[in-house]
Amino acid sequence: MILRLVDYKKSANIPCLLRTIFSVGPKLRDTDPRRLSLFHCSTPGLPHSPRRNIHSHSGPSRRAFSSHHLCVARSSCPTPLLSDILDHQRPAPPLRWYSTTASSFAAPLNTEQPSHRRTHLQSAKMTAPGSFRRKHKVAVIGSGNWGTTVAKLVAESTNEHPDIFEKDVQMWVYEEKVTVDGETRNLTEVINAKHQNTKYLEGINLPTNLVANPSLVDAAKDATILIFNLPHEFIGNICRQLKGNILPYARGISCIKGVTVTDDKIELICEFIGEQLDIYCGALSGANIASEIANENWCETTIAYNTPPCDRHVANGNGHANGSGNGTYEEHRDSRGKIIKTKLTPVPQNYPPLDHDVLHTLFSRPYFTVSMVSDVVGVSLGGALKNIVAIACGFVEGHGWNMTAKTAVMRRGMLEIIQFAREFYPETIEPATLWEESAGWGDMIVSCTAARNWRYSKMAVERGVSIQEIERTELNGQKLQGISTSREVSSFLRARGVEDKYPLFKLVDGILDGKVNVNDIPSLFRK
Ligand SMILES: NC(=O)c1ccc[n+]([C@@H]2O[C@H](COP(=O)([O-])OP(=O)(O)OC[C@H]3O[C@@H](n4cnc5c(N)ncnc54)[C@H](O)[C@@H]3O)[C@@H](O)[C@H]2O)c1
Ligand SMILES: O=P(O)(O)OC[C@H](O)CO
Repeated sequence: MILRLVDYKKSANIPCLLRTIFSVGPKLRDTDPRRLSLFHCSTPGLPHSPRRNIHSHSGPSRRAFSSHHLCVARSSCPTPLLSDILDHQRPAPPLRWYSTTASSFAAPLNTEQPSHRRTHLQSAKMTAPGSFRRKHKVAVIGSGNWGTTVAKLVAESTNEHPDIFEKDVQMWVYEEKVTVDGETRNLTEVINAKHQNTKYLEGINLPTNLVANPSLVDAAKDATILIFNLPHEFIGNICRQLKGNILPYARGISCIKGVTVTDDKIELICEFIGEQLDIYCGALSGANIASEIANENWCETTIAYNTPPCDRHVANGNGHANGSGNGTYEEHRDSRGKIIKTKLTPVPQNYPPLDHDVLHTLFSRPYFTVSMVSDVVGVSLGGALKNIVAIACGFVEGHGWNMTAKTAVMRRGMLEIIQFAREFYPETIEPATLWEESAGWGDMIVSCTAARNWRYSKMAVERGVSIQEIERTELNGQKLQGISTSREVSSFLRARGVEDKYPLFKLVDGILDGKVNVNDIPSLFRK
């Protein structure tokens, strides 16, 4: 018998709880104390409390354990957290979950699909990370303003968690010449010598374990966690170069805000990456302005990650079981609810399980609060489509209207984002993500009041030039994702004959084309 105890908050009452457990139920007396693991789950927004294994507990006599597992969650464990644990550690029969209500273990917990939104904290695991033989190697693909910022924060984390991650983080840099102190040099050499990305994140000191690499294939080599962070228009080319050159069991996180439109088909960037590289890839998005986070000003973000069934370790890290734990392979489903074409290669069991817990640890910093969810559509579309709305807000403000006009545009924009998600991803979209998460309204607000797409479209109207012209002359190589996203989304909607259902998106495209005028914006709101 393997007993898994999920405890909410570090409790002084643990010995008492254990006594209770061991005194109740004949099954529990079979528990081998060596197999007993205790997991603490922390409250939302707070750092994780440490996990502890209670191998030394002097419990009942040792017996050979069977393949049965018994999981116990304390009654004090709040429902969303419990839902999350249940969802991400779905027990394979005959594994059962029990709740330690005041007096008994009588009632197994409901293991049906939990509520849609899992503001995740931590999934229960059987073994402390230090007991795995391998460590995750992290590579960041992209080194612009946000790419370098995310590389900085994950390199800080890998440095702090040597039990889970290899210390060095590779950052692929699109090589270019930069002039520093009157000398022209390769950007990678400058980053590695000065530990600053002088072109895209000037003035920010980077950790010394962050290594800039001009070779894409070399940077990604042996990485188990690939973080994609570059303007979305380049991702197709990047995937072509990486295909066949990464670990088959690598997993990805896309920090890219955009969508891929090919042959009138729309794809979430993370799913496009997954499909191209035959891996699973989740998405990170939020109200995140790179320069603020690089300066360690606090903010929050959202990561959507559906741990593939084949990665759900239920064993002890010694290679005894993986996935369902019974050797069968469970298919992974995409954001349209379909079984993915690729047969995923499971992350080997000698690595710490690559799940919400590990990703939360990797991306969390004291100045960067991470909320884990499973709604990949909400997170991806929120991040991509708000850029169109941000451009509209820049136009509005550049025209001389103010905050109240921008608020009207934001509200309209959010309605179109939700409508878009419902129309094209009805199977899995959870509109609550857009209302509740940083990747939804949070990102909308910051993008329409402080970010580049808003700032430079406003400047374009004020100067009477095109936004493309401003991008060329003012951004020093940085890219505005809203222009291409507007184009791609509009062509997709046109091809399906539904562009009139999205009047704001249509209008922004028309303004970018020079066919309509900013003055036409209020007409959208007239009934
Ligand atoms: N900057 C932010 O505050 C921020 C915040 C959140 C999300 N994002 C998103 O992050 C993604 C990356 O943006 P960023 O701000 O890091 O980039 P950026 O706009 O600062 O920089 C552009 C990057 O593109 C690279 N590049 C240029 N030509 C290339 C080519 N042919 N192939 C590959 N790369 C090339 C440049 O080297 C540079 O690294 C975008 O989708 C953006 O929407 C940005
Ligand atoms: O500067 P932008 O317009 O690319 O936006 C940055 C982020 O997406 C804001 O959350």
